[in-house]
Parts: sequence; structure tokens; C-alpha cells
Amino acid sequence: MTAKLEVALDAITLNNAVTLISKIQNDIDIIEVGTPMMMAYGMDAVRTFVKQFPQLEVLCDTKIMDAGAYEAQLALSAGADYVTLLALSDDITIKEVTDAAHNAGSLVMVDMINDRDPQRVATLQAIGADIVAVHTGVDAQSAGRTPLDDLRELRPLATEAQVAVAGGIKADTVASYLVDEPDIVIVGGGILNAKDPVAAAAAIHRQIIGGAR
Ligand SMILES: O=C(CO)[C@H](O)[C@H](O)COP(=O)(O)O
Repeated sequence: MTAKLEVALDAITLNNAVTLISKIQNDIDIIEVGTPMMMAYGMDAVRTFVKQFPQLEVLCDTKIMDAGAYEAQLALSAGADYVTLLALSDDITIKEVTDAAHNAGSLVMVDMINDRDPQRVATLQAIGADIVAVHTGVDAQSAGRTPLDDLRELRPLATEAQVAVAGGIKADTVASYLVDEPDIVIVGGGILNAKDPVAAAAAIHRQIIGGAR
């Protein structure tokens, strides 16, 4: 199965993001309304992408920690195909968000940021989480960390859930991540901050297709 490419729209205006997606739409599968974009534009950002790019999936990086059903519903009502929450959340919250997403015909991605306990994966799967995301945050990246070792450790444990990986992945490093066969590759700065974002998206997509399992 070929991994999906998700572009994370974090520090970018909504207008510039729409322009960018229109240029790279054939190289990506999932548009991520990043947490910073969600803070800046709210659910209008989700509605914009759902309306303008109906052929692509939209993930709202809600990073929910509490008030699960209510917060998830905001993004789901706007048309999000995926919502995210933190693995550090209470199991009750994980269940609430999972149920809300499934009732809407959407999926839940659980973000393992700052939670490197691989044993958590079994609980997340038992609750019904669809995707677990190995994630080295932007701040941790500045200390030289990458999600590669975490992906290697977690991949075999995800026997039911899909696996996503995020955290500083770029065109010249994506190949090392594909070795462990993630289901979703999330790239933000590696496209948005590239000298040529369109070429970067195409280069990453080519490698994903080339490494199709
Ligand atoms: O969720 C995020 C930050 O919390 C980012 O969207 C994610 O890390 C991908 O961006 P980048 O490729 O720039 O690391």
C-alpha cells in the first residue's frame, strides 16, 4: 500500500495556503489545517479546504486534550475527515473523540507527541483509534531530535491502527522514513519552507510512490 502524503499548513496565511494547495494538489492526499492555522482562522479554514478541494481529504490538527466530544464536533461539523488528539489525554477523552469521529464517518489520529511509551499503542487500539502518529514537535526538532527511532519502535506495535509520522521530514530525508512503511507521511516545513515548495512536494510524492509496498 502506498503511504498518503499529508501537507501540514502551520505558519502560512489561508490565502497563501489555498494558492499553494492548488499548485500541489496532485502530489498530496491530505490537507492538514495545522494547529497554528486553526488558531488563526478557526473552522473557516477547514470549511475553505473542504469546499475548494473536494477530491482531497482534510485533517484538522485539533490536538484535543480535554472536552473531547465537544471540540471534535467543531471540526467534524466543518467537514473534517480527520481530527487529532493527544495520546496523553485521558482514555475517556480518547473514547469520546473516537466515537464522535466515527459517528461523523471520519477518523481519529492520536498524536504521540511527548509520549514515547510504546505500550500506550495497545490501549489506543483497544479504544478504537484509527491512526497513531509518531511526532517530534517543532520545538524538540530544534534540539536535533527526529521521529525516526520512535517510528522504528512503534511500527511493529501498531497491529490494528495505521501509523503516521511527523516532525521535520523533508525531501532529502523522507526515504529513511519510508523504510518503516508508515501509512501517512506528514510534511510541514519541508514543503512550506522549501526554496521551491511545489518541487519539494513533487519530490516527496515521487519517493513515496517509488517506495510503494
Ligand atoms: O503538528 C505540527 C507541530 O506541532 C506540525 O504540523 C508537524 O510537526 C509537521 O510539521 P513539520 O514537518 O514542519 O515538523
